[in-house]
Amino acid sequence: MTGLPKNFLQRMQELLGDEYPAFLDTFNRKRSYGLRVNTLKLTPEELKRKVPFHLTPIPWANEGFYYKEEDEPGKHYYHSAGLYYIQEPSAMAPVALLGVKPGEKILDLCAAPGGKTTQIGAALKGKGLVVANDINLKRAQVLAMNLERMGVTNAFVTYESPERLLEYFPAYFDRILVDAPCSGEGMFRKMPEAIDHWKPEYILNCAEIQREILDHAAKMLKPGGVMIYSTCTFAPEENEGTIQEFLKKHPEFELIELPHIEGFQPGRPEWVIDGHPDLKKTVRLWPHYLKGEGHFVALLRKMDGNEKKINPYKSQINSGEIKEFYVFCKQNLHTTPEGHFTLFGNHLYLTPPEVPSFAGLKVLRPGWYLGQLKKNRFEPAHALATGLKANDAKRTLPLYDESEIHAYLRGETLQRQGDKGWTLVTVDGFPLGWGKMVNGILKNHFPRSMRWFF
Ligand SMILES: C[S@@+](CC[C@H](N)C(=O)[O-])C[C@H]1O[C@@H](n2cnc3c(N)ncnc32)[C@H](O)[C@@H]1O
Repeated sequence: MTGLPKNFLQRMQELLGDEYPAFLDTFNRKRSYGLRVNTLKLTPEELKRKVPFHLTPIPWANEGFYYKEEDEPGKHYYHSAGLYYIQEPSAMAPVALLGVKPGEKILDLCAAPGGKTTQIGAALKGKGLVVANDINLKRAQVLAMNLERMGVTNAFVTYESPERLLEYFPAYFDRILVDAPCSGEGMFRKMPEAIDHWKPEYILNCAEIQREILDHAAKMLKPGGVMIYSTCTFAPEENEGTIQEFLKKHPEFELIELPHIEGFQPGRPEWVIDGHPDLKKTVRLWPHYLKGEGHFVALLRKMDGNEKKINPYKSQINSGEIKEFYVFCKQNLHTTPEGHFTLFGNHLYLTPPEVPSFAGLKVLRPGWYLGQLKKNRFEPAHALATGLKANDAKRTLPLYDESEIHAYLRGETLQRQGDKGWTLVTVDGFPLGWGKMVNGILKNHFPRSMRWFF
């Protein structure tokens, strides 16, 4: 691989010494590819039986598999059905180490495009709440789309600064993930364009932003709660350095030793000034020790602090206002989603009960997007389709023929006889999206933004 910055290589040589040739050699080797099974839909064993891919387990993620480049899982219709998420193998480590349990309240503070949020969503098994935030609206939109593809129904998506989020969620979360913006050195092999953005000054800028983000995150964690800090860079200033500064400022936190999983290497206290020996409890993922790109992970526990009173969110919506939704459910579903409804204009959402009052917050998705109230009718959202089970719908159209599945994913109408009305299109029992049957034709409602062009 060419074009690696000289000062980057020089610094890595100084830091790594004898290990440097092995590290450097990884840039001449092919990277590994990973996918993570969406356990909201099926088990890893079930996926393995279904797909023709060459899957081998990733040691640190129970639902993660390496695949071969030629498998191209992104071009399989199971990808559109949300059966898996294509994720760089090392990037699966932070959530695997976070220890999410169903029913908990989790914050993913720097969440877009959502690889880790969808992993959290699967671990929550539909119970509890994940607040998925990204400061960048455009990126948060991609995050929302990925959550919808994977059928995560208990996410609350915001595009706020950590400082503003703190006003709404003080000492609130059981677990927090800070997958921080960083100089991205660990991604040089996967995304060579990261090389062009890299400058030595970038490292210190990133470190400053990371410290600010962590300060606010710390205050959003409950006493007794845990927080993962992760980056995809090698720079000590953004890894051990950021954690060292954080611990100095926050004596209420301690580092928890991470498990010594195959290939994981301990953090390097000696790479920062007066590095505390506890920094060895953090983990570095190196491409010359394991099959994955460069990452850093630290697990922190908040030992004490005060609980804060939160104003619960109260839905202001009465059933009369959303009667078209109830009519839709009666006509088309065997189930009626119930709970705290939220209307943004005419867009209807089901807000997880754990969400506090959020007036004034920049919210993109206040929960599960159900659909739009139109004049005298309700139009279901794609997210409603992916969050349902096939047998929740009164009318389904199972597709078996690959060319027909592809035609549906390209947005084409299908010739079909069947009862008039909203129909859940499925493949192998998994919802793909909506169609509307009218006079022998299934009108295609698969979202334009997700359509196939091949
Ligand atoms: C490393 S990426 C996150 C990747 C993501 N966790 C995943 O697994 O798909 C870092 C993200 O942090 C966002 N970001 C940058 N500054 C931020 C801030 N101050 N607060 C919240 N998010 C921020 C960026 O927009 C970027 O999407």
